[in-house]
Amino acid sequence: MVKQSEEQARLALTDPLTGAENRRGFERAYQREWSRGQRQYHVFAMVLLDLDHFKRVNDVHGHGTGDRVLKTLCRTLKSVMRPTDHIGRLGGEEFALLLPGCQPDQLRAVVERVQQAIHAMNVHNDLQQPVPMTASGSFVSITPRPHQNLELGQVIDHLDSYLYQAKRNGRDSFISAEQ
Ligand SMILES: Nc1nc2c(ncn2[C@@H]2O[C@H](COP(=O)(O)OP(=O)(O)OP(=O)(O)O)[C@@H](O)[C@H]2O)c(=O)[nH]1
Repeated sequence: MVKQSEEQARLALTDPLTGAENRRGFERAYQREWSRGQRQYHVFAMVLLDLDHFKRVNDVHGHGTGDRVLKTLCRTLKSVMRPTDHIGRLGGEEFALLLPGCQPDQLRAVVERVQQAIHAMNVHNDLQQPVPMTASGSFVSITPRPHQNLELGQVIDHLDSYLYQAKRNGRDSFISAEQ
């Protein structure tokens, strides 16, 4: 009985297609990390990531292939991230990553690893033809301070404007959102 309700609680925080955290689950993870950071001056990093021309994948190869891309993306992200990191699906093909303890000077290398792993994703359409993918995004390092409050929505809005810039610059790039 207890097991069942634990499982129900987990499902309520999970995106059923990809197994990533849904917006609610990711919000919880963010709150937890923010509070921990405030107590311990603990740095963490956030990455916003959006697949490029995903609508075209659905239109050209079908929704089934599009779904496969999303599932493969999450599997791929998990394989290059730490087990303590979080992957949240914020909407269609937009994902956020939360990396506890990721030092600012390591962040660009982590993002490059993510970008390369996306290039190397091995997804095929129903005719077994490869479907190459790229993503655009932005990233920032956060050190919570006592008496400060930074909502997840504010961080996402901030990252979103840089992500938009990456799209406008021609996609397949990640931009630092440090100010
Ligand atoms: N297969 C599949 N498609 C989805 C899902 N959720 C959202 N989408 C599709 O994702 C597409 C997103 O399209 P856009 O927002 O135009 O983005 P885009 O084509 O990636 O263009 P850029 O972001 O500008 O590179 C839409 O066609 C949505 O229908 C899903 O769960 N599965």
